[in-house]
Order: sequence, then structure tokens, then C-alpha cells
Amino acid sequence: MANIHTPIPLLKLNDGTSIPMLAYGTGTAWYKPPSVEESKIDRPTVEGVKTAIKLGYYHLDGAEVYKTEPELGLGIKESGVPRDQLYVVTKVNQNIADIHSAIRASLKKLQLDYVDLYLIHQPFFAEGSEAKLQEAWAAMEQVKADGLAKSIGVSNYYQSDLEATLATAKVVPAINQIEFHPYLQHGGLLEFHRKHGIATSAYGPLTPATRSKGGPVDEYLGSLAKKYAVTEGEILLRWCVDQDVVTITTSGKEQRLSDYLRSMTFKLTPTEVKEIKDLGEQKHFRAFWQNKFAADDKS
Ligand SMILES: NC(=O)c1ccc[n+]([C@@H]2O[C@H](COP(=O)([O-])OP(=O)(O)OC[C@H]3O[C@@H](n4cnc5c(N)ncnc54)[C@H](O)[C@@H]3O)[C@@H](O)[C@H]2O)c1
Ligand SMILES: OCCc1c[nH]c2ccccc12
Repeated sequence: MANIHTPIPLLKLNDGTSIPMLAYGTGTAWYKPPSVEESKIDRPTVEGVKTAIKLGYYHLDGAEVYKTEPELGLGIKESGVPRDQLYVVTKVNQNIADIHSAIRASLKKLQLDYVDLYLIHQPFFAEGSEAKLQEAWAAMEQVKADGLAKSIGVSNYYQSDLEATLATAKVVPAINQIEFHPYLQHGGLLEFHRKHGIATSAYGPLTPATRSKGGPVDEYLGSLAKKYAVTEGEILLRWCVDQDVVTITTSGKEQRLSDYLRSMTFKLTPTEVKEIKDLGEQKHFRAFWQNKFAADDKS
């Protein structure tokens, strides 16, 4: 069996477990559109997972809605890396009304006995009902109690969704996975997370250098990329890690995935972190779930 060699550090979660601070995602570039059968294995997705693991990524982010859990499971199996050296995440979306069945279906597709982290993918299912958020969270707590997930958390939650959840929670969510980059910093949400011991993870971290290029951070990112001899993307990944934010990226290109790992080998100064923060606040851009968050919402 192959052993994993990796520069990716761990972050301690509120339940005593640790999470790798850089993840490889199987959504966005990989997810199967509605026209494609979930059971039809997409080999490039499997190979992408194997490449990531080979390079040293051991935190793998999946979701029911991506329809790529079968590929993620196969990639893990074919990698030859022992299960206990990998950190596997999946999320419930479509089957939120029956979380008990949803986790079992996901585990079957992943060919695993447990996931390291199980997330509620979004709070919009509750349509503002606190009772629905609380009921779903109680089902997540049961998943953890049953040993099917080592940690449980949420994704795309607002402060108000977290407050409703915390009001009846026995287990505090370990993490909130949100779109996070200099153009979407969510006001006081990260401070709220810290206050309650909830970790933050960032999807879409490269957005200012990819989907929303042409903005106030461009020039400064360029100068830091020169200083540290890396790409602008790596500065953006590092910007998350230097704020104790777990960061999730992806690519089908091995070279890019390999380059991203360099972001684990240097550190921005506190002044540089703050400068990116301040410049980023001059622009607002949200890449995901635009039809769910209110159009004028900047958090
Ligand atoms: N919880 C959620 O609602 C949610 C939403 C979106 C994504 N995610 C997760 O996060 C993962 C990563 O998300 P992401 O893809 O937005 O991350 P990201 O911002 O890191 O973007 C990665 C994408 O940018 C491309 N890219 C990298 N460098 C580039 C360059 N120089 N020029 C042009 N394109 C470049 C990559 O090829 C890849 O497709 C997903 O796969 C998924 O697992 C979760
Ligand atoms: O991770 C969530 C990104 C996302 C939002 N809506 C979707 C629909 C299908 C697949 C992925 C998504």
C-alpha cells in the first residue's frame, strides 16, 4: 500500500479531530449535468482523484449533488492509499428530508464505511423555517452517533441559520463551508464562527484570479506572486490558510494541482493578509448559488 507524502497541514476542529487545510474538489469542473446518468463512470474524474492523491492531496471534497461519489470512491480505491490516511467529505442536498438514507446511499456509492465529514449542503431547503433547520441538524447528530461520519457540519449557512441550528444543537457544527475569497468576505460571519468554535472552509478561493479577474486585488496579487515566485492563485489559497480557513480547489491539470501545493510552503505576512482583505472589500462578487442568496446580499 502506498503511503501519502504531503506538505498540507492540519487544522484542529471543535470535536477533537483534525482536517487537512487544502482539499481537492470533485464538484465544479467535474460534476455530472442532469442529462448524464450517475451510474455511468466518468474515467477522467476517477483519474483526477488519483492524480490529486498521488500529488499529496488527502482531503477530498464530494457531494450527493455532484453525482461524482462513484468516481470519488473508485479513485480512492484505485489509489491504493489506505482509507485511514484520507479525509473524505460528502454533503446531503437532494435527500435532505431523509438524512438517514442519504448518508447510507452516499457511503455505498463511495464504497466506504464512514466519511470524515458530512455536511448539509445548503440551508435553502428550510425556506426560513428554524424548525426544519433544527430537525435536519438532529438527524446529522444521529449520523455522527451512528459512526457514519466522524464530524458533521454545514455549508452555505448564514449567521441566522447557524443561530437557529445552535439553539437546539447537542453537537456544535464543526465547520461551515462557504464561498470565500477577497470579493466575498461575509462581514462578521467568520468572527461569529470563531466565537462558537466553528471552523471555516472556502470554496471558490481562486475566484479573483479566474471567474472575476479585473479588480482591485489584481495588481497587489501580481506583486506578491513575484515576491514569493508563485502564481496569483497560490497567493489566494495562502490568504485563506493564513486566516485559518481550510481551502478547497480543483483542476484537471496535474501541473496546476502540483503548483497549488507550493502555497503550503510559504506564509504571507499579517500586513499582506490585511492588504488583500482591504483591497478585496472594494468589490463584491458571488460565483455560486446566486439564485438562492438575495440579489443585494453581500454576506
Ligand atoms: N459547498 C458548496 O456549495 C460548493 C460550491 C462550489 C464548489 N464547492 C467545492 O469546492 C471545490 C472547488 O471549487 P472551485 O472549482 O470553485 O475552486 P477554485 O476557485 O479553486 O477554482 C478552480 C477552478 O479554477 C480553474 N483555474 C485555476 N487556475 C486557473 C487559471 N489560471 N485560469 C483559468 N482557470 C483556472 C481550475 O481549472 C478549476 O476549474 C469544488 O470542486 C467543490 O468540491 C462547494
Ligand atoms: O457545491 C455546490 C455547487 C452547486 C450549486 N448548484 C449545483 C448544482 C449541481 C452541481 C453543483 C452545484
